[in-house]
Amino acid sequence: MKITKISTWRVPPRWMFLKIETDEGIVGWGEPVLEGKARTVEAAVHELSEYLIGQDPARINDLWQVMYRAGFYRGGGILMSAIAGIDQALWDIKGKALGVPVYQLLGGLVRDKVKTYSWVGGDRPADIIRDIKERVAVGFDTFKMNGCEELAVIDSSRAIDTAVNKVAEIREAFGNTIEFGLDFHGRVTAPMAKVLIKELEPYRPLFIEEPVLAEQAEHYPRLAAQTHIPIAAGERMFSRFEFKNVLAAGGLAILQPDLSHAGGITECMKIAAMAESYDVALAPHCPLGPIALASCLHVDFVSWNAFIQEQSMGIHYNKGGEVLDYVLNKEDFALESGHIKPFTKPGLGVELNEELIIERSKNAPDWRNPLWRHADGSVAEW
Ligand SMILES: O=C(O)C(=O)C[C@@H](O)[C@H](O)CO
Ligand SMILES: [Mg+2]
Repeated sequence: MKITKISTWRVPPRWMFLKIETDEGIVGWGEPVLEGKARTVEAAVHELSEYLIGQDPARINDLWQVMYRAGFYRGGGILMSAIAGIDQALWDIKGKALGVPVYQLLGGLVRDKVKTYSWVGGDRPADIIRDIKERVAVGFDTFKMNGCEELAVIDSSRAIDTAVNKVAEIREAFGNTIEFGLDFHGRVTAPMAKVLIKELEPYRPLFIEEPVLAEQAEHYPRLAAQTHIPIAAGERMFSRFEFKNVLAAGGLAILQPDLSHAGGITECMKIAAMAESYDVALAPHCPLGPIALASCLHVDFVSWNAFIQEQSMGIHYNKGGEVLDYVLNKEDFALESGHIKPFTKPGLGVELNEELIIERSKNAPDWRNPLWRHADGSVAEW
């Protein structure tokens, strides 16, 4: 089999789909995207395509190594997102060629269903109680929300209380009938993370995500030493070579690699195994579309240490497009009490509405995250 064509379409709300065609008529789909940088990733995909056209798509490992190593410069969000989407499509082709779901090619199921969580509250945590009640009504019992709005390098006890009081309200309203992760979203500096985590301890969040920015990873062990709350991170780490450092340093209880940012299924399977060797849990990051989610789920279905999956149905980023808009086999993504069952179709298991993708790509927005500024005018981490 040979790769004959690689196409990309940027589509609402902020995603990109990739299609790899072959000379045997089998087609693979992937979702290479870095939120806010779709055009840059698209350029990277087509640079990589210069080599890929004419190659045998079955040789996923060699193609991955060529894409990663042969360009001299490597790693980072753009290149690893481009490789991720291509890798997803190559696994899709392999599964379709052999007539089995991708997880069968990865050693088969380690669980019968995957638990997911739902985002609530938006960029600035608001209406959280209402959002949680709505999603409890459809079977979710685990949620994630932003842990705070923007925080200054050193902020006031009032700012800390504002963040903590929202969490106190949730526990007041729901007790421990629900669990929730708090995403600090990189908005908190190391000194303020120490203060905020201390004040949150009594409310026992399921995890605290990105308590500091990935470039401040040396603080993870220090923060973990002061709290019993599991620390999670990974959406802004892009290869096993980054994850090895944080695993060796300790401090992270949960790794959250993004299947569309960290090199795809091939790379994230390695990251999952590394995490397990350190007794660290896996919870892949996925605020994106259906191919990204399906790729996460195939890794979750075969990774013993995978404990929960992010999915973006109803997420505040999905203005103009929802996870299943482009999916024909919507029923395969059915959530039963927040859980997803294994796909049965060959490949990634996502049947896409190509006509709609092409149509929607004609007016794809160039999504950008907002630019936040502190009261003094300085840039704030969003
Ligand atoms: O889902 C998460 O955990 C996030 O932190 C969302 C963030 O990754 C945005 O997608 C960036 O645009
Ligand atoms: Mg996050």
